[in-house]
Amino acid sequence: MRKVLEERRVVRSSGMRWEARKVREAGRSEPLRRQGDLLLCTETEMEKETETLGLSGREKEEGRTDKQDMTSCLYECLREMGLQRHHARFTSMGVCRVAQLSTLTLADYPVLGVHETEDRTRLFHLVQLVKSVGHDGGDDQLHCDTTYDVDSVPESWVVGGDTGQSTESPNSSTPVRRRLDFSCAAVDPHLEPFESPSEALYQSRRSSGDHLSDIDHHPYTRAPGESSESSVPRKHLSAQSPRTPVCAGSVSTHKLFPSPNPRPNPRPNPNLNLRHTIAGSKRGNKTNIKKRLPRAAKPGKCGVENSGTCRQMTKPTPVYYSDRAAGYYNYGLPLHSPPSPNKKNAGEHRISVCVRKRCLTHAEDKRGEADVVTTQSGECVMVHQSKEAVDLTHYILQHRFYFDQVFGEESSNEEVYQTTAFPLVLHMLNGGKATCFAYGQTGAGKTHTMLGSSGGSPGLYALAARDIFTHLYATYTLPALLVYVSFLEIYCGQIYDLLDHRKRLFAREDGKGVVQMAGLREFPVDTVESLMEVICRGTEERTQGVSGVNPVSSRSHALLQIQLRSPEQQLAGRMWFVDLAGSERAVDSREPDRQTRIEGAEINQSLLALKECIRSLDQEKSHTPFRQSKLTQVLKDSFVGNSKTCMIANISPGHLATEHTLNTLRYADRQVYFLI
Ligand SMILES: Nc1ncnc2c1ncn2[C@@H]1O[C@H](COP(=O)(O)OP(=O)(O)OP(=O)(O)O)[C@@H](O)[C@H]1O
Repeated sequence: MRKVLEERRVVRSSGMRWEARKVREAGRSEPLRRQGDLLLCTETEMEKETETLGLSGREKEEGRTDKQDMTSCLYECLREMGLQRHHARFTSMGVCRVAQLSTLTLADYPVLGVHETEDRTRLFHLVQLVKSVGHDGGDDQLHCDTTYDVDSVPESWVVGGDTGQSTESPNSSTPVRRRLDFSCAAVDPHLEPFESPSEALYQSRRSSGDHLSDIDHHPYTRAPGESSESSVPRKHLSAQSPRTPVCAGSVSTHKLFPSPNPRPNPRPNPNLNLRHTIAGSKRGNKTNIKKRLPRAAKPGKCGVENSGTCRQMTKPTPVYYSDRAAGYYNYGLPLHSPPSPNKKNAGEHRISVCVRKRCLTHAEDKRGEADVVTTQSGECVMVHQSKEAVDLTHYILQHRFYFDQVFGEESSNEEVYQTTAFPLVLHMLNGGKATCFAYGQTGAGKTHTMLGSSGGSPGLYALAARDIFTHLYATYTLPALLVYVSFLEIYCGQIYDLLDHRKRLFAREDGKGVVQMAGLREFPVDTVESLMEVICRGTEERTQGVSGVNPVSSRSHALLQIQLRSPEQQLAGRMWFVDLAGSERAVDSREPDRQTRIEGAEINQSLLALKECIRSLDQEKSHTPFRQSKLTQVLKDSFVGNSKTCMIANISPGHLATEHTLNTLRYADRQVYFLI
């Protein structure tokens, strides 16, 4: 005879509703099993659970208390406090259980995306509440769905856990840190094709007992029973199914499942969290690949362990490839660009695009940020994006981009210079016109690239000046050619002379269509030191401000012009170095300050105009929309005719900047110029 326990809970996760009802069946000793919406368990198991939850007396009898309701579901707790919007972030950072809240310190709040004072206060109260009810740390069975999970040590607290041996107390103040294992990232799909990646994906997700997400139902994914021949071989997938996330491998994690027929798990599984091998402390080109051994299950933590039905399964975190066009809507245009009619050999590009990845800064390292960018073979950059499926399971989306040259964090300014700006300097010395841009998210390293660091690493300005003067001294007797420098800023659509107390300038076209800036101050320089002195003076005048993502952000485009002139003042070569304003997404412009928002809009508009012009030039279109912004208007002369351009896209490696990094790479992606 069945006695139905009245526990009835509603768990909401990402818009999904799950109903779970516990049934107690007296006198039976069967393992947990599912029957429709019901999760069946034995009386012994129910006893065990209620004990674990700290219930007693009548509470035990009824199997339902307010305390259980409060602590059994992270999402519900967060929702109670009005913090539910942070749920995804919490789970992605490994905080998946209510019990883990008690281990949080104030230092963890920013890592968990809780920045606003009100939210911080609420979270603080919640943490205190959880502590006060006595579920601090060890009680990992307090899951929102009360699924038994023997993998009881929260992964986020595993330090140096590559062997799975070393753990740190969850009560320590170590910030929450995810650990990524990009082992699959090192596998080149073109070299080691899977027989059937779709099958691997399907099987891995099936065996893990997860809900089939949208990925599983993708037309390119083989349905059960379908022949394996119908699966698209992986080596062809990226070309044939550009928008299909392709399984590229898996990140092995280990989990013990309580039942041979595990119920769908609506909560994010901490064991699926990305495991970071923090590359921030390493300075290697490629992310270290470390495998983690399975951790032993803790005895007595699993309610079904006694029943002898636990089985150990390898639960892989799926990894999918995303081709360039897969990450955004490309208006149905074909993925791969047709070969450019004027394609030249490498090094002869009129426009070259390079990417530079910087290392994690000290602050990012301290915050526990993980390096999610891998540079490969000098041409490929991969971004490993942590994603969450509709069923809240985690997977990694790998984005690959190819550029003329990719520089890793180990590359010095000198190396970057030799590949990017040096050919342009030679071009200028031969009488040509050249432009070198540094583009990227605010804080990604544009100024470091252009200006260098105070630590003795000269930037492109100084390195170019060195070569210019070396060449001039070696070739001519000065003053056969004179070097003039001017420095200006474009801020909110206005041009200011940084070498003349920010005097406002106006760019006007003369009768021949050449843009002239009346009143622009030009300083003659004859040594690297004098040039750098002028640049430093101008840099101090540059507009800086606080952006949504950077406290000291360049809010303007800085344009340094180096001109070679004959003694008769005839132009004999010109080069622009453009340190573009830090790009930021509109969503990051949280500041209520109107001026800041105008700045952000202006920056984005001019960057869009610049992209339009570069694309137009790359495709050698008859019309180039130079007049769309002041930036392109000023640079017009250096784009047309005998000109060369180099774009250096700077990216940050931190996982919190993934979206920005992807935006930067998409902006710089030459293929996109053809696509749009
Ligand atoms: N390649 C690098 N190696 C070491 N540190 C770097 C590198 N690139 C940038 N940094 C450091 O990162 C921080 C931000 O860099 P930087 O000021 O150049 O960013 P930015 O892109 O110019 O930002 P903004 O657009 O807001 O001016 C600085 O502290 C800088 O020293």
